[in-house]
Amino acid sequence: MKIALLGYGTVGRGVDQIISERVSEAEVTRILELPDRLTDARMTSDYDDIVDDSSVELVVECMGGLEPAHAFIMRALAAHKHVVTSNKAVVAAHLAEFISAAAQAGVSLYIEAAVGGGIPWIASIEKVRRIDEVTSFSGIMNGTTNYIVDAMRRQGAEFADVLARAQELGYAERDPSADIDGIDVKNKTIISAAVAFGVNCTPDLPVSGIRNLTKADLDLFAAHGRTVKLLGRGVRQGGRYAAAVEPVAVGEGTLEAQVPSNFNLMTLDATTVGELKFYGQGAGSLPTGNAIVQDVLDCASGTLRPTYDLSRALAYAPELLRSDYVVRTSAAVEGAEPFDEGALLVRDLAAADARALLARACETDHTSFMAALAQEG
Ligand SMILES: NC(=O)C1=CN([C@@H]2O[C@H](COP(=O)(O)OP(=O)(O)OC[C@H]3O[C@@H](n4cnc5c(N)ncnc54)[C@H](OP(=O)(O)O)[C@@H]3O)[C@@H](O)[C@H]2O)C=CC1
Ligand SMILES: N[C@@H](CC=O)C(=O)O
Repeated sequence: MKIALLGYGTVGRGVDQIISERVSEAEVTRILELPDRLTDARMTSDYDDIVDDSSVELVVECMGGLEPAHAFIMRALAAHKHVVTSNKAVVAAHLAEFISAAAQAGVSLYIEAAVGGGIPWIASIEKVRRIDEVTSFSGIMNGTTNYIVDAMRRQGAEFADVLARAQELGYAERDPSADIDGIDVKNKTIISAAVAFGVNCTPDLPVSGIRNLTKADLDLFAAHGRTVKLLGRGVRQGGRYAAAVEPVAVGEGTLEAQVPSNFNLMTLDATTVGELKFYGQGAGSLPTGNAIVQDVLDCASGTLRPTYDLSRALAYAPELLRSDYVVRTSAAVEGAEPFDEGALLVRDLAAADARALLARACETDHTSFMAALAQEG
């Protein structure tokens, strides 16, 4: 199968390397690159050269961003080319539109690499759903923030220094605020909820990140036998669902607390299989390249065609996700009780209400930080 790569950065190079070194079923024959970097005979800066090339059966989009990625994917599908993408921002924003365009053109869309880097998460959810209903999912879905928290906790490193290292290693997004403010996890949570619950997931999730997390916060939680992880979560009950992204203070004894470096750990619960956990590198050139090449091979062999049916009319019910929260702030917080030096406890809040509470606290103290307390046991 002849394929074209759109974008030759961290992920695109990983895909090219894996295919050239390990895969005989596919060949990268075209690469979309910017005009000042046409260093390889396969490269062009004119997308028409790719979309009009009838020998190209599959387009791998790994440029990132919303436009022109969205337009290029739609054109590839309309030209009856299969599409594989690692771009969670464009998938979260346009999944329903892509699914419909792919069905109309009789081709397939593959999005494994958009969530969890090298971890086969999306394909596993699809497989689970052949038999079960997925009732909830939760996970460390961002390699950059896990890398940052892990280094701050284990090596006493400073936030800004570790973020710079995560950028050098190719884990971070072009604008790393997408990582540290939870936007990247929001996109991955929207995609996971869509595939797991069969719903066109709302973009209006409560989202908070780890921008204000300090070493002192980690020490405070460590004194209570916990550490902080940025989690994406989703739950479905009957005809309702909810999803949220927030820092969660997990028990030191949990698997989540032990996840090192750029690794991710995602968990789902389903009707007959029960709890399943998926662990691996959530970011980086070769792990993400691997997930893309797996999609390419599934497409080339014709064995695995994703269905991604988002037709369920579930109601978004944010009150389904409730926790106790710890807030470190100098602002006054209504209904709070003392937790520890400089930190307050607010009991039984819906995630959306907790996000609003944090926004109010930040108006007085812009360094405020809040984490949900994971239930013990
Ligand atoms: N890095 C990772 O670990 C992972 C990344 N992803 C996702 O994969 C996608 C790619 O990420 P990554 O490889 O890290 O990003 P990079 O920035 O390293 O690579 C993207 C490349 O595409 C180029 N590009 C952008 N627009 C165009 C265009 N119009 N025509 C040609 N080339 C273009 C960029 O050039 P320039 O830089 O000069 O603009 C850059 O070289 C993103 O959506 C990201 O979220 C998903 C999982 C993991
Ligand atoms: N920036 C992302 C890249 C992979 O999706 C991350 O750190 O997880």
